[in-house]
Amino acid sequence: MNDQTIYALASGAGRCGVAVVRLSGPQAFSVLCRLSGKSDFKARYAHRVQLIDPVEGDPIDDGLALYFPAPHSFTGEEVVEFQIHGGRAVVQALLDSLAQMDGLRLAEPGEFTRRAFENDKMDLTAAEGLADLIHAETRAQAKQALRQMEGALGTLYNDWADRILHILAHFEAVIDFPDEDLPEEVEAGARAKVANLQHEIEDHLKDGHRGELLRDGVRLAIVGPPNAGKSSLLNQLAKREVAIVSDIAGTTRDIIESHLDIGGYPVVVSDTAGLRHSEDVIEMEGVRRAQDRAQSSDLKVVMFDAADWPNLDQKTLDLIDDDSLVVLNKMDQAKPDVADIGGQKPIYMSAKSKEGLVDFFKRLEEEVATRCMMTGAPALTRARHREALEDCVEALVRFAEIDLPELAAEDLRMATRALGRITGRIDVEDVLDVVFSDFCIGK
Ligand SMILES: Nc1nc2c(c(=O)[nH]1)N(C=O)[C@@H](CNc1ccc(C(=O)N[C@@H](CCC(=O)O)C(=O)O)cc1)CN2
Ligand SMILES: Nc1nc2c(ncn2[C@@H]2O[C@H](COP(=O)(O)OP(=O)(O)OP(=O)(O)O)[C@@H](O)[C@H]2O)c(=O)[nH]1
Ligand SMILES: [Mg+2]
Repeated sequence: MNDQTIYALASGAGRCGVAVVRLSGPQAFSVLCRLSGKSDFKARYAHRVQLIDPVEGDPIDDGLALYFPAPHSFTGEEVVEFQIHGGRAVVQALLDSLAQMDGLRLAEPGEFTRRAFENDKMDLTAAEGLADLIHAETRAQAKQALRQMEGALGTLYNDWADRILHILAHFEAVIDFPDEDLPEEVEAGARAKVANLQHEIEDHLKDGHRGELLRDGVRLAIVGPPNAGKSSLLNQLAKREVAIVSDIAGTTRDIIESHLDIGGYPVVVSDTAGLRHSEDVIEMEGVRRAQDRAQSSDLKVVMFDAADWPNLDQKTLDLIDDDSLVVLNKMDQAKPDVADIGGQKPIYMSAKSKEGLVDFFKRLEEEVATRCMMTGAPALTRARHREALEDCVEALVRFAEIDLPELAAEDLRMATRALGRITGRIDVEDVLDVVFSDFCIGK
């Protein structure tokens, strides 16, 4: 157990109604007694306390305090929480008093959660779920994160690891007792179980990156020739004037990003420079970036001015694929009857008169939802998990190709170790810093 006591403002920075300052470590309780002048605290109850700086004798605040004795706390250590008035000076006074005390120090980002992990209060996937919950910006993101924090992924991966360990036990027996003739069908059964497991993991990996898309946001690019109305659409989506709109072709040059909540799903939309050849090197750089962004996006709105039909820009037509919504804009001025553009049925709209916009939003929401829909099974949420699961599958594939029990057993051990890396059971020192570094202070 850690001998240092850490503290931090657990609520957000800046003036607020009530702020929470949290301490964790062996001295937490004695600090509570010193600041409040009391020592009779009932575990996990809110107590009204007059907090006084023990050195200066200055009053800090009339607040509430909670004491969580180890090991029944968030971190598993002695934990004390102060709920105080959220004025900057009040919070600062308490933090200053704490800073004065020997053996106390400010917590590093994620340190409370790291201690919870080290004291077996949660596994790594739960800690990551907690971090995601704090960063979640949409409802669906928050739900996925909460589910992960509550152990949905950890349970899945631990069960897989346990199943491999059981099969491994069989091979260890073969190795340890080579003279015993273990029945053939036992080995065949064990191998069938591994094959099943391998398929389950492969199915979990083949999820179209649903969980990752929901966690990181679906990347949407708006592309098309100059003046098609791309920036006008961005402004409609963002419900504010994010981008400059003008009737001068080549208005947008850099990529303009905006974060949207579309039906509870996170979308990062990029407005891009109109695709055309230009003598202007800066505009050409913008066009290059636009094309890059189109390539790296999960979804595209490929937009044309309806009046340009049937002479549509070839550069833009070339970008149309299965991840594209093809839009004929400015339907208030022209509405040609077109069944198919690049294999897609066009959507008519006007980013100016707003005609057709509701239907377009509906289509967009459907496309976003199918890409990151939460189904019954919990989805993979991070590249870190994906890599480890791929290592696990690799080991299981090698296992299937090998007869020698010693080598087969080693492959099974590698497979469990790969799963253990995800949950933090084994072999994790190097991943800990990565996992905990994107927390905020006080968590
Ligand atoms: N004031 C406050 N609100 C908070 C937290 C907190 O730490 N403090 N949380 C922090 O993120 C979340 C709640 N999560 C918590 C998780 C575990 C324990 C805890 O004391 N666990 C003990 C006892 C379990 C029990 O009896 O229910 C344990 O695990 O042993 C507390 C809060 C959100 N709200
Ligand atoms: N009539 C009509 N005009 C529109 C519509 N959408 C956009 N416009 C106008 O078309 C012009 C170009 O719009 P923008 O949104 O700047 O076009 P863009 O595609 O971003 O153009 P670039 O940034 O140059 O690539 C502006 O004058 C808009 O007001 C529409 O649906 N109907
Ligand atoms: Mg523009």
